[in-house]
Amino acid sequence: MLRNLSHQFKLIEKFPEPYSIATPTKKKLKSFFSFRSKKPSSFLSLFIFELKLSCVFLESIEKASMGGAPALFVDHLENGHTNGCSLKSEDTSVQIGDRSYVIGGSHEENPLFLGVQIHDKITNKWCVPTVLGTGPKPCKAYSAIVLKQGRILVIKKDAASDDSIWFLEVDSPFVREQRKLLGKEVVTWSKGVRGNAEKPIVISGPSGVGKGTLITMLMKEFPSMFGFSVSHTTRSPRCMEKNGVHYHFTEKTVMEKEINDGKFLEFASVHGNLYGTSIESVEVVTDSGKRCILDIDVQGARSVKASSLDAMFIFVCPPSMKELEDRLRARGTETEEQIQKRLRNAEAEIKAGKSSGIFGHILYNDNLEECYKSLKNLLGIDNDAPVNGLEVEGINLPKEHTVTKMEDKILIQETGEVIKNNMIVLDLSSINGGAPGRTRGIVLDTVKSS
Ligand SMILES: Nc1nc2c(ncn2[C@@H]2O[C@H](COP(=O)(O)OP(=O)(O)O)[C@@H](O)[C@H]2O)c(=O)[nH]1
Ligand SMILES: Nc1ncnc2c1ncn2[C@@H]1O[C@H](COP(=O)(O)OP(=O)(O)O)[C@@H](O)[C@H]1O
Repeated sequence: MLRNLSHQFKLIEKFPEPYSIATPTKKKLKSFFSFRSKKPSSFLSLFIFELKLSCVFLESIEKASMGGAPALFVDHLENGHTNGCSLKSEDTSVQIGDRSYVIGGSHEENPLFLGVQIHDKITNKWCVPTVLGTGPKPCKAYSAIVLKQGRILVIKKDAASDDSIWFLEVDSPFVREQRKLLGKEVVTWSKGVRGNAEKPIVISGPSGVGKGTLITMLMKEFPSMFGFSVSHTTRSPRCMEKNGVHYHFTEKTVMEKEINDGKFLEFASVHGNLYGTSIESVEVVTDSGKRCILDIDVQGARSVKASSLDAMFIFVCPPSMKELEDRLRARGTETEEQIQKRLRNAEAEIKAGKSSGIFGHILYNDNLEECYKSLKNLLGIDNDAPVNGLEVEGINLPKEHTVTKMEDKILIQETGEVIKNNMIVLDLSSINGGAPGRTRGIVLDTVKSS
């Protein structure tokens, strides 16, 4: 294998002038390939990959020396297609099918986020899509590269390490589903982070079964591992409940508007009140590197199951209806009328929970300690497990750079007055997740010339 690799390096070195200008490049490629050589790969595909890599990389050096970036610029849109849309020279544009996505400035609907505008070649119309989730803050310059599955990789220049890599989803499954639901043009942002995260956990079960108690125990024992998705609700707070901690207590009209604005991952009418999980609630937890827990009803769980959020679904059953009633009464938080309503709904919920095929796991909460132990087993944690949360790793990029794509690899070459010898390779072949939440699984190699 090593012999084969050294043969390939010779081939790369045989490139004629002007490629020979990039002497540090050869060293970088060598160290990159020798790093890669630890992983098995067929000789032919490796050879083709390396050949393409060297060509594309050298091309990027050429572009860097001309001061250009590989992304298209708005100037490239055909004349006369602006239709009154204000575009600036620093805006970046990428083409997907008949549409150009122009990225730059501030978003019309939310000036805190980077702006996105869409130009449709066929209708010659511009539109400002609704942006779902939390987007990146605007900055001076970007590179944008089209990826598979309706995603655009947006790399911010001169940005903080936890704010440099973003994915603009313009036609991902989540975007398609939200577009259908909201009946308007939507896009969504997902921040790119290194490392993987465990799936979010959806916990459902009838009122009074002990969901809240189990979740509180889990978060108390493993505070750095789990985070609670704080739902919105139109019901009144109970005496011990805090706004923003247990729920975001809200007005019906406000919540309905926010649902129409595409701010919610799911929502449902439960026991006569509106409840919903905002996209932001899930993102706040995943941004902190914790595994997100959603306490939602069966309708909400059904919506999440049908959505693009890949989650683990757990249903909690009471030992009997009598015990459920006793617990609800002992909790003392509901009026008699509300208790009766919750008990009536409980029967249908238990039936749906057991038979709908939504829930992969059913727990019986008879003895609390035993049920808690079973929950921990399901989640793959026992008392000996390490309790550290997952690190949310940002990506440090050079202030000035050029970006080149080659298959699933993004090559970021440091530029500036003195051409530096650092190259960063973002490997996107194992990315997973995406909005809502975060795009994870980015592998990063820094290649330095010796
Ligand atoms: N669909 C959905 N259901 C929720 C959400 N938040 C809470 N619920 C459910 O609403 C129901 C009532 O919750 P709550 O008023 O806190 O009463 P409790 O379950 O008796 O403590 C429960 O089944 C919760 O799981 C949400 O964001 N979406
Ligand atoms: N296994 C159990 N045995 C007895 N009481 C329980 C058990 N689990 C929870 N409880 C109690 O039942 C009541 C309802 O639990 P809670 O967690 O509020 O339910 P939920 O969130 O599902 O509505 C609480 O007073 C709680 O202390």
